[in-house]
Amino acid sequence: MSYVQSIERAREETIGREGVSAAALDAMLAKAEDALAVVRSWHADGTLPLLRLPEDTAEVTALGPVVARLQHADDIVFLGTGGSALGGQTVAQLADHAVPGVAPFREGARVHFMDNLDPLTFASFLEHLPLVTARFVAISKSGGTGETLMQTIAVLDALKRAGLESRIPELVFGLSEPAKPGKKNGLRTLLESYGVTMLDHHTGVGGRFSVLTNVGLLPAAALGLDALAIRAGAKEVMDTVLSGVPAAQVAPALGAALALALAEERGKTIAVVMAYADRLAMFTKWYVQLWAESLGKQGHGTTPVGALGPVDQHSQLQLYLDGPKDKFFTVITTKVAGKGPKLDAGLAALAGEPDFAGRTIGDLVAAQGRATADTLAKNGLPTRTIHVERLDERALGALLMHFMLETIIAAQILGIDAFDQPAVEEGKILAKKYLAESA
Ligand SMILES: O=P(O)(O)OC[C@H]1O[C@](O)(CO)[C@@H](O)[C@@H]1O
Repeated sequence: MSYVQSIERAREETIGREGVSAAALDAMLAKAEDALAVVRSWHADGTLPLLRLPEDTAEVTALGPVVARLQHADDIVFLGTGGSALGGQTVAQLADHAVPGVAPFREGARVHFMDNLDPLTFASFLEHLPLVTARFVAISKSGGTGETLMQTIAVLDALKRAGLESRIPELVFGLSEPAKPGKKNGLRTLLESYGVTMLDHHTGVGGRFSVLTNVGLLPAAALGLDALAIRAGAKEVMDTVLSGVPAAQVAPALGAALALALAEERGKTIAVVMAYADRLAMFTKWYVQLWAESLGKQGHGTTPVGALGPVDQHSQLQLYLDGPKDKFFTVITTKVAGKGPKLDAGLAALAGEPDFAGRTIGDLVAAQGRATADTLAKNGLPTRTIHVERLDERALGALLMHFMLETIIAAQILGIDAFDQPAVEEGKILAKKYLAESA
């Protein structure tokens, strides 16, 4: 496996009474066993296409021609929000996208994910962007999300005003569900009227579960990543699910059982995922949407929080260690010991840190990740660790699949639908009403 999960520091026997008791975990694992059986049946009968994606390579290869057209650009602009943006951004970070200090020096096209809607940002962006050498990909499963539609309309308008209307089919791509009789899809209708190439969003895969489809893998491939390796990593996790071993040996089932047992037995209603790698910062944001939108229903759900190490030690750790004991921690580390600049002995001595001499920055980060997990546990706070030896496409694919399965299994145990988000609609409808009224 590309990662190793340990829940030892979340157990009562190890950390004391804030940890999960063996009885509570076993009881939840029995429920996870039933949930796993359902997941296996969904794989067998194809009810949940997400579970079959890791086996499929043809769909990834088919992205080739679009990727080739994107890679000629100076700027690649992804329009879309929520599940139509977070997966792409997560994988893009492996190729240094949005990595502090490094991103501006990336080779190849500049990549922009315009996922939030801010009028000042978008106006300034369109003003500065060299339109003729840019390529745009508008992504929306439903094709009806206001933010994405507004951005797309603004881009088409900017292209027309720049005298590029005839080149719109060359410069713009769309990705949305196929047209369905009787179902409105504004994005598709709009873009098809300009002859834009439309890719199909997988109809059986929801937005926040779409990172392994073209939604996540098109950006991955456009940034030169190995999209097939992402799926291969996901397959590793699916293979353990399908192997028939008990839930306690299936990492996502164990993770789901642990999270729910800690919530039920110990009131751990906040789930903090703290990753010690810049290239997992977006991963924590992707996880937040996945866990929040999938499980926050009918009074259920725990509140997901993303944190980044070591930087957030200097903002959040005080609360985590000494605040309310309402949290379950997941600390994700990667093998960084020995990596990065090696520190000069003389300079280290001058700084009053002789122990830094000859050590690398990676040595310190590795020690910090370990120390945080140990300190949380020593303070009696339930902590799961996930260690990744090598953070590459395969490992990221495995982590993505792990957390999607963990979420699906948790929803199944709770008896809720992981794949809808009915409560979000209310505000969307009201916002459209207010917009119409303000005209
Ligand atoms: O891909 P779409 O349909 O534009 O939706 C974007 C996001 O909006 C939501 O529907 C919630 O508002 C998310 O579930 C989804 O990921």
